[in-house]
Amino acid sequence: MIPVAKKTECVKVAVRCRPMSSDEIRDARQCIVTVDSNRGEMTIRNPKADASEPIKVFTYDCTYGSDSAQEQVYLDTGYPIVENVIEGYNGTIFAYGQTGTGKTFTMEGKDEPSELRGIIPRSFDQIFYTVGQNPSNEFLIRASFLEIYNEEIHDLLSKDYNAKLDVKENPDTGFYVKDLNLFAVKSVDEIKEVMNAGRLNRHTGQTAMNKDSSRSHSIFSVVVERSETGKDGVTHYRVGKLNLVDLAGSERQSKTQSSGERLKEATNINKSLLTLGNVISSLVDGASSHIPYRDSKLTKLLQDSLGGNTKTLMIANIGPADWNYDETISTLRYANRAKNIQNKPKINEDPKDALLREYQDEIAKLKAALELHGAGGGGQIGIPGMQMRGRQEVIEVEKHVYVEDQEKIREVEARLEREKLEIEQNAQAEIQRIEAQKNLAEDEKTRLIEALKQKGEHKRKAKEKQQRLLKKLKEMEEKVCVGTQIMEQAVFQEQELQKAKQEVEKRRKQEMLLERQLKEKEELNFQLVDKFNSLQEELDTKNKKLKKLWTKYQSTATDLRDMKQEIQREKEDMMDTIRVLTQQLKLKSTLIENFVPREESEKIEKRALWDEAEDDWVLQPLKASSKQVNSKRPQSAVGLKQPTSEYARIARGLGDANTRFRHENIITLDLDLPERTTEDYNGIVSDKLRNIITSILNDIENDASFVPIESYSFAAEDERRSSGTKRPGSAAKRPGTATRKKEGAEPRPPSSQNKARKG
Ligand SMILES: Nc1ncnc2c1ncn2[C@@H]1O[C@H](COP(=O)(O)OP(=O)(O)OP(=O)(O)O)[C@@H](O)[C@H]1O
Repeated sequence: MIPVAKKTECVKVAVRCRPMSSDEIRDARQCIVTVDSNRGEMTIRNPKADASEPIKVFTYDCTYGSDSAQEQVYLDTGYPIVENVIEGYNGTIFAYGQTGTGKTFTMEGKDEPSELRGIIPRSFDQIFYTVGQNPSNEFLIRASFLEIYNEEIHDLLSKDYNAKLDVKENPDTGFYVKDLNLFAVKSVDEIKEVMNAGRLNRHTGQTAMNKDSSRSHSIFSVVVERSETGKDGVTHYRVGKLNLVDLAGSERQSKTQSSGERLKEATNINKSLLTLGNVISSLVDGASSHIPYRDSKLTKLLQDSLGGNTKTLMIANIGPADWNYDETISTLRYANRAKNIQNKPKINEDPKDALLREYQDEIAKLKAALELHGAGGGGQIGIPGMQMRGRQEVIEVEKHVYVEDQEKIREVEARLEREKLEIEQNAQAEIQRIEAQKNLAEDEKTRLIEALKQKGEHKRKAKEKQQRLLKKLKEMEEKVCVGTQIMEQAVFQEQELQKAKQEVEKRRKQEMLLERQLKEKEELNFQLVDKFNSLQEELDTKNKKLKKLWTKYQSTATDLRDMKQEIQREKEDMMDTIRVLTQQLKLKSTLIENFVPREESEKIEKRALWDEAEDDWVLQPLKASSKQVNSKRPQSAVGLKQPTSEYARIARGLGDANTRFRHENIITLDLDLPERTTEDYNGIVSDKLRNIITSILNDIENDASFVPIESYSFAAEDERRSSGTKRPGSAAKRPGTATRKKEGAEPRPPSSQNKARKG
């Protein structure tokens, strides 16, 4: 029976101080942090305070100084969590701290030399080592890698890693990232490849504090599914999830000298870390029932790790130099608060959605299909040692035959290929034999050959189907790990060594605990002895106590002052953030006010609705108004362009030219033709042409439909030509055009035309 923990446990907190950087050494910075790893203490001195101010001491589960080894850090922090994850617990390790203090160094470390490898690669060794140690179990191990950059989630393992992923909520399992890739891995090398591929996609950039600063929060997750058959013969499944979180650095905008894109990143980083701080404070206060997980994507994804069903470890990274005092003390307080978060971890046993179970079912189905197909398709090709019985039995048999399965699959593959070839050769030989038979009629031969070909085709298809099933079976089995497959001697020895080291470490911790208990007992003894001493001694003791209380009072007073200063700094940072956001808002507002019509932006505002789940504004679909749907164009009056009243029609019939009786809004005006631009003809005109023109002009004069023109005589023209004066020429209007009316328009007296023009 697997034990299920029901009790609560606190988030474990480790603090690590990095060595002085080369810049800090060059600038002759003071070291203000001292570490006592045996006692789990961190001591910090305020470089600006006077000598009377007591130094501050913080106690954590583990503390590490500048000379701490990566291996030691892993044995204390990562090892127990990974052990629990393989047992079916959820586990989270997250690194928090000011930018440039060693979060990435602690989580990922350096590839070379191998002693510098961080928690993430060391956890891979441990996971696959444990798989190797349990040959009777089956495991399915999958990995994912994401980053939260500027409040957007990106899958670092996706081909399209620029795509933004959504956080969704499942009522049973909490928040999760939709469409995140999870890769099945079978060895340390494979999972390393996955990590390195994702690392290349991470957002990093240079700031004044760190030349290779992580500008995003990253979460590398490993899901370990494990199946084990109990003594009762029933297979049990356990699923543990390990989250390895490298947070972006907390930073003050003034110190990092960030601007532009860096400033925007910093604003988003600070916003999500502030929300993380608020979540921690709310969990620790216990006063408020509302925990603001929803305020950022980071806290949504860490919900289960903070106050949920997870074994969590926080590593707070700090720097030792005096110029970082404010940030260091802030991190130490942050870590101190996190110590009090209560989680309720429990083993995830037999979850409904265990993928390993689905894989095993699929494998069993494929084997059964192969068995069935092998019997029907000519020849026994099933996997030996496996028969179809109940589901549990099938899986049990699989476990025994698994290792040989891969070899047997290869054997069967080769056999299938051979048989396919034989079928083709036999069919060919048979065809030749039939063709050679002289006593058979030609059509009988054709019939026999056709039947033979069909039979051969049928057999070939059956073999191909078997090959396909085998291929799929091979693929499925390749995803499931069984211990003996990956047991490598070198890894084994290293892990054995680590186990021994961990034993030593455990003993060291026990010694520490005993030392603490001894100290407490000594204090108690001291108090007891005190009781029986003389009055003078009692006075001395009281004096001592008073002194202690006085020191405590002083320390509390400085704490209070520090906290006030810290709140003030946070306020200033928030003001900085508000300033940046206000600037962005102003820019957007200016753009909208000047380039988007007011009624359009109002319409969009009315349709906009805040979607809690999407964490974004959404536009509601447009509703068609009833007015729009029902409105109809009025029918035109028959024969007219628009309806006309009876009265107007009569008035117009009686010749009333008033514009209000017109059925269309077109004013009748004289044609305003362009002025003449051609040159007058000054050459000699023949008598014949002159006669023709004169007769046309006479015709026009006699036509009643034309208004009489001003007199035009060739005689006058001749006279003008002979005197050498120029005709008014281009300014003169062409005969007749001035009074020509628009075709179809009613004739009107000039006075009414003028009125219309004015109207
Ligand atoms: N314990 C340590 N021992 C030796 N070098 C360290 C240690 N911690 C950090 N460093 C060095 O300090 C530098 C900054 O470390 P790192 O990039 O890990 O910081 P970070 O906290 O992840 O920064 P950011 O938040 O900007 O990403 C690196 O060059 C790293 O090698």
